[in-house]
Amino acid sequence: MGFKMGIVGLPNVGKSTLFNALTKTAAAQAANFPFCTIEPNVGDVAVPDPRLDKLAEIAGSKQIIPTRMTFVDIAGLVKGASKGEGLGNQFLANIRECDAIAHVLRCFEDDDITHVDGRVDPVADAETIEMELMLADLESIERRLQNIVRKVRGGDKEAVEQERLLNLAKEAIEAGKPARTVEIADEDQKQWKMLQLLSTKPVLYVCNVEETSAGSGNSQSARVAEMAAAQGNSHVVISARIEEEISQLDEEEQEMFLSELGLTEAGLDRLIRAGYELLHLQTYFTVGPKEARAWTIKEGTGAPAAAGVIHGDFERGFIRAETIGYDDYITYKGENGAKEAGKMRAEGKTYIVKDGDVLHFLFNT
Ligand SMILES: Nc1ncnc2c1ncn2[C@@H]1O[C@H](COP(=O)(O)OP(=O)(O)OP(=O)(O)O)[C@@H](O)[C@H]1O
Ligand SMILES: [Mg+2]
Repeated sequence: MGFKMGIVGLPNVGKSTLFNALTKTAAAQAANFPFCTIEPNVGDVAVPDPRLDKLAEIAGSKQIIPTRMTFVDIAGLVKGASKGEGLGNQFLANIRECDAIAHVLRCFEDDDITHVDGRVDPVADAETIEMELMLADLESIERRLQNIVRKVRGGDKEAVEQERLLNLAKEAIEAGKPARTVEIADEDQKQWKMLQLLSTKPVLYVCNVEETSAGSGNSQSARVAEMAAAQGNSHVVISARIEEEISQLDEEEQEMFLSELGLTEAGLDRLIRAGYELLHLQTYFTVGPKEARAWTIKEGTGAPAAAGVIHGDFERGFIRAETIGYDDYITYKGENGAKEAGKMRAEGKTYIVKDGDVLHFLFNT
């Protein structure tokens, strides 16, 4: 299914540096030069999960295969993008294809690195970007309302419903609030998502601080934290430049480097996990002597659909899922132990998979 986070922000704030670090490649050009990224760069990133290593150790799995998430390095957005300024519309289209937004905010002071507005103010920057997304939405809402006028008049049920939702988004935006603040009833969620409005995408603020503030953050990131909390959004503090350096070290060196900085974990791991939470994703595992593997599903996914992530046949021919909860697997030291303790359950089609479940699917084709 592939979940995608778009890395969004003003030009020259450190998006490509972060993307490079994330994908551990130097594929995306990072340079002190606004608009150095023109094509979006897409990279797959392993989702760090210490549980997977523990499972593999117990089962003696030869291979460990983490689940993955996609990041897209999107070119810098400027004021007026919604009117086609900068590389306007193209960026907006790139954002539209993403499931969520990692909004990079410049929180570092460095006179050698140009800020498009000539000052460091992450809260104002966040507003600038959000405003562009909202203006782009407003334009697309107006256009769509026009397109369905006739159908609405003719009493077309779907069009009437769409008009209602579009108007809800419009009202919020005109009141200066992003469309994600609108409360939508469960039964309308699907249609609402299909509107693909940019300001409905869940957002995570990434405070890009100077190297010396990587551990504790700085006064600018503190302002962002306050703003994020007031909005009900989350934030992470990261020094993209440090992360890029760390990503080039081997594992042992990484640990040393992190502890010197007073960090227990690479900022990227925190970022990836925050993204995972933002998207309401969870993990189940398949574990055997050959491999221990993590799979991503949305919270609330039923067993057959979860099986379908591995292969469509698993879903179509689903019979049942032999299920061991993660804690049971650890406590009883693996499948046999869990089985003997009566902790292996046979779950059917209506079972909703839980985070950390160790599953074995039975199916016929
Ligand atoms: N935490 C940081 N501290 C200091 N300098 C940084 C930090 N993060 C990034 N930089 C520097 O900022 C400059 C711009 O970075 P980068 O190219 O990643 O920006 P960008 O947001 O991708 O820009 P564009 O929108 O033009 O693609 C680079 O010189 C990079 O080394
Ligand atoms: Mg870039």
